[in-house]
This record gives sequence, C-alpha cells and structure tokens, in this order.
Amino acid sequence: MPIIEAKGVRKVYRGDGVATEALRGVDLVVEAGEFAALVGPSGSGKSTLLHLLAGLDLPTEGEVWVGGVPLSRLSRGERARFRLERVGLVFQAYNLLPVLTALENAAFVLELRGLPRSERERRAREALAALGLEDKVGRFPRQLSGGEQQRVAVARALAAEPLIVLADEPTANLDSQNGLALIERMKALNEEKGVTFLFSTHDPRLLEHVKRIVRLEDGRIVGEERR
Ligand SMILES: Nc1ncnc2c1ncn2[C@@H]1O[C@H](COP(=O)(O)OP(=O)(O)OP(=O)(O)O)[C@@H](O)[C@H]1O
Repeated sequence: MPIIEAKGVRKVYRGDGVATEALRGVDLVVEAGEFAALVGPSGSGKSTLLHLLAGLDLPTEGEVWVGGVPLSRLSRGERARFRLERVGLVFQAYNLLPVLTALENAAFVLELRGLPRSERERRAREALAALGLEDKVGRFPRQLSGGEQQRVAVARALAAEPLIVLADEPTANLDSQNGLALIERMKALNEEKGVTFLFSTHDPRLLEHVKRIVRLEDGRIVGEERR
C-alpha cells in the first residue's frame, strides 16, 4: 500500500477577492521507504502540496490518503492525532515553542505521545546531538540562530521516528557541515529504519542523495526522475 497518495488534487487560495490556483490537479503516489524530493520554481506549489499531504489543510478538490486513510474524512482533531502519531513535519516557520528549551522542544512530540521523561529526553538528546546541537540543549529558541532553530525543528521531527517525514527545504540556511550532517542523519533513518522522506529542496547536496525527483511547475507535476 502506498504511504501517501494524492489524486486530482487542486488547491485554490481565496483572499482579498483574488483566487490563486496553487495546485491544478496533482496525482502522486509515495511508497513506503522512499527518499524523494519535490523540486520546482518558487511559487510552483511545493509547500502547498506538503501542507495538504500532512493534513494541515484540505484540498479544494481531490483527495489525499495517508496510510490508506482519506484525510478529508477525518475531523480536524483526528488529523492532528494522525500527524502526532505518524508524520514528522519540518516547515519553514519552525514552530518552536518559545518557552521551551531546545531539549524540551525536541522532546515535545514524544511528551504528547505519553513517553516517559527519561525515554523522551534520551531520544531528544540523541537527535539534537546528531545535528550538532549537543551544547545548545538548554537554550531557548530566542537564544539560537535561525539555522540552529531549524535544526531543533528537524531534531523534533526525527526524534519522534515517524512513519514519514515531510519537510519543506530542510537544509536551507544550514552551512555545509550542518547540511551534510542532516542529510546523513536522514539517510540513515531512511535506510536503517525505513522512514519515508518527502522534502522540497533546491539543495544540490541533498538532491545528490535522493532516489526520486518529482518536478512541479505552475501547480502541476511536469516530470519525474528515478535513480
Ligand atoms: N495562504 C496563501 N494564500 C494565498 N496564496 C497562497 C498562499 N500560500 C501560497 N499561495 C500561493 O500559491 C502559490 C504556490 O505557493 P507555494 O508556497 O506552494 O509555492 P512553493 O513552490 O513552495 O514556493 P517556494 O519555493 O517559494 O517556497 C503561489 O502563487 C503562492 O503565492
């Protein structure tokens, strides 16, 4: 069974009397275990598609299934629970909680899942260390640079060891050492634990490692490449 399937997905944003058609009929299947990238020019619909696949928003038309579950048939609360249990998200607004330290932020999803403190701290520390943040665990988001906050957001997603990670430009803003460390960590999770990854990216370092590239243009899939 595909882990994600989108069929006939259209998304129209309406606001200020203007309608923007961000997706114009997208069909996409992602199988379990894939390590895949969405590429395309700015405004082509990558973030919109990732949001819909995560159930953060619903399509104007069409349907998204994740693990066989049609997202439009779930309530908002059920979609939130589904994300908590299955999906790791890394979006451009990192959504770190300002009153929590890096460690607490990275452990937050595990806390919501009810893991015991020692277990969630161990996993959060491990994920932060893998991203080069071992000496920043006690800092609050405002005491971290943009790139460091981004790494905490990635650590939070990876610490939860979800079924699938959806990430919007996960390596943007990272210097080459941290970018490579993150790529290695994602690859290891993909190869050793079978975690599925779908990310949008322009980063040639990351594109070197992906096994599939899906190209979006103007709200449509215009090409695909498998390696
Ligand atoms: N909340 C919104 N309200 C109105 N229009 C939006 C909204 N979000 C995105 N759009 C529009 O939808 C289109 C697709 O945007 P999207 O953010 O999905 O593109 P993208 O490929 O992720 O771009 P980038 O690479 O710049 O992040 C753009 O024309 C954008 O202006």
